[in-house]
Amino acid sequence: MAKSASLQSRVTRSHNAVSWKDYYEMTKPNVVMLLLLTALVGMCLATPTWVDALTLVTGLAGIGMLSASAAVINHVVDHKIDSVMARTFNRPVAKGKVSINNALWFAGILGAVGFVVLAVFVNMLTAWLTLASLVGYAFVYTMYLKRATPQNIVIGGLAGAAPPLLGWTAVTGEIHAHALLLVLIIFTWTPPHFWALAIHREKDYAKAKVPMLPVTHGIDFTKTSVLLYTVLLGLVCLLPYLTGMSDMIYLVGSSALNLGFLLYAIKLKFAADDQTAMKTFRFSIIHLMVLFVVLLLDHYIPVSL
Ligand code: HEM
Ligand SMILES: CC(C)=CCC/C(C)=C/CC/C(C)=C/COP(=O)(O)OP(=O)(O)O
Repeated sequence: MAKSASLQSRVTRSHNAVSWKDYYEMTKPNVVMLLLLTALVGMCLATPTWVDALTLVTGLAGIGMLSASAAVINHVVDHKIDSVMARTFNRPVAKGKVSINNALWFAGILGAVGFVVLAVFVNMLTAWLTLASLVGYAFVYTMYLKRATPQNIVIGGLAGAAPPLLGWTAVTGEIHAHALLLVLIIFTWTPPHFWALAIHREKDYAKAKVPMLPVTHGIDFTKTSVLLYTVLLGLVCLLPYLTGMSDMIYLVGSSALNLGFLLYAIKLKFAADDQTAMKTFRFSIIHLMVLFVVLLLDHYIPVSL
């Protein structure tokens, strides 16, 4: 009896034991990787020459650490909401595997080191703008907007859209209209990216009482919003070509990607099955990733008509 109780307690302990993987998970590594790709493209497009290696490495490290810190704070602030939703109940803070205190220490260290790296090796403009993005996501969006309005992700999306600008300022020390165009692309991409997922997870959000668009305005209205934002995204994505910032490789690549996104959005609105919303969400990630790779190819391979 005693033996089985001790075995049981060992099993429970090993089940609850915290590991580095929990800390890694709290940083939302896949999201941060894509954010860093967009920051890298911002760096490369800022200069006709190669980006200085020290700026590249320390810039990406600093932006990555502050983004990761913002993600960890999001896990802390949202731990009650997360514990109610099927998609997130297993997260380290929601599950109680990582204490709020330890998560805050982790976020604080990541944030402080990231800020100092940017301030010392990059420039103060980039350090402050990146810190502002952290505040925008971790505090303005997560603490306030997420709980306050179905436009939460539209406004909050500005923080996640900032990295190309952060990459640009890391290299030049200045805010340039071309960098703001890249921000505008991600800003317009965010609503169809997120609302496609929110349609699939509407019941989760309703259960957690989070006023996401499908909960407050219904799934049909959200599908229309996805479609309209996808059309808007197609138009916004023409701007880099029309302003002379990018050339033919970009025009062809981005048009193909936006056509793909539009087809998903049309199917979602008019002929959806159970899987369409999640497929649209997954496509949105591929779309943004390939779009930024295409911007990079276009920058380094001169092809004009
Ligand atoms: C306010 C803005 C945004 C919201 C509300 C949002 C929402 C979400 C949500 C809820 C997920 C979770 C899916 C899951 O756990 O299965 C997700 C996944 C993801 N998001 Fe976003 N997102 C936003 C902005 C961004 C931005 C700016 C990027 C990158 C540039 C991005 C990249 C990704 C990636 C790569 C994933 C997949 C993560 C994985 O598979 O682990 N998101 N997004
Ligand atoms: C410094 C800087 C660039 C900061 C931006 C950081 C960042 C991680 C932005 C990504 C946005 C995102 C994943 C939102 C989802 O949050 P959610 O709470 O709605 O989703 P969840 O339910 O999956 O947590």
